[in-house]
Amino acid sequence: MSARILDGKATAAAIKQELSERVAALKAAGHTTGLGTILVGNDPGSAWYVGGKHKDCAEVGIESIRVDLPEETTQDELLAKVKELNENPDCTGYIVQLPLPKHIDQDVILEAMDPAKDADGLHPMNLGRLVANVNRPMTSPLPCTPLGCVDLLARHDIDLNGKHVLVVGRGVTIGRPVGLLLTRRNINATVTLAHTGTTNLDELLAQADVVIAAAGSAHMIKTAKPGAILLDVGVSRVDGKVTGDIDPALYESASWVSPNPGGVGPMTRAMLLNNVVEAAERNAAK
Ligand SMILES: Nc1nc2c(c(=O)[nH]1)N[C@@H](CN(C=O)c1ccc(C(=O)N[C@@H](CCC(=O)O)C(=O)O)cc1)CN2
Repeated sequence: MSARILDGKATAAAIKQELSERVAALKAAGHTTGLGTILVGNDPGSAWYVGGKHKDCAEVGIESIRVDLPEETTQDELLAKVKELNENPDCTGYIVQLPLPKHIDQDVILEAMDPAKDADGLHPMNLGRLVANVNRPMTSPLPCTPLGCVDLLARHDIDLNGKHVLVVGRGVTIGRPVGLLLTRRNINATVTLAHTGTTNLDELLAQADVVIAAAGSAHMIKTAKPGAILLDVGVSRVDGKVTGDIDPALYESASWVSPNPGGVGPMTRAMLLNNVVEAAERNAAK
């Protein structure tokens, strides 16, 4: 048996097509949609991701505002830029590219953002809303990679109701929020959150129907239940190449696989655009 591929690239392209129609409708009604990005420092990976976000905006008709700052930018200088975007009416939503240089406290920066403009869904108020709201449709932005995982599965008609999902990784962008999303009543999965301190990982992997690997440790997942659905969202660079958390040898016995690269990454980009368009639609409805 060989797994079917959850094709993030093709799915993201379809989502972008849908979003361009919504952006055009907003424009026709006199509303601009604009994404801002703040990049601090010279990390080539981060610069590539930010470049991709602006390319995506151009494709779907979203205006974009790019703020690139040097590595030695102080926390106060960065806070001033955050304030500028909070107050800029052309900016519907924005992101601060992570990770930030070590001398800057990420939590302080995320908290200073206007929650209504938080296109990444990482402001503590938006994460708190995800914690608090189990039943109703969400009306605040959700973190892009978790949303990308859920949407990728839904668009391949994979029902998670009653499934046991093992999340490996406890980071704020993926591991922690994805479990909250998956246990909402409309999805109804049962979630176990494992991490690098978990001592019985192979035992948990042997039981899981779905594995979402987001630990950022190259090929650390070496076993899975036959027929499992595997989503690889971990990113490491080995010899300069993007490498996921899941050993590709497992693809043979899985039912569905979202590889890395080519799986959830393009969905993360599409969900960012989705968050900006939803924010613009909320503004237009006011
Ligand atoms: N503010 C944020 N910072 C970071 C986030 C985030 O969601 N918000 N996530 C990651 C980086 N990221 C987006 O910012 C991101 C990562 C990967 C991809 C992607 O499309 N990956 C490709 C492979 C790319 C490659 O070859 O390097 C794929 O999976 O096919 C998009 C966005 C950390 N920072």
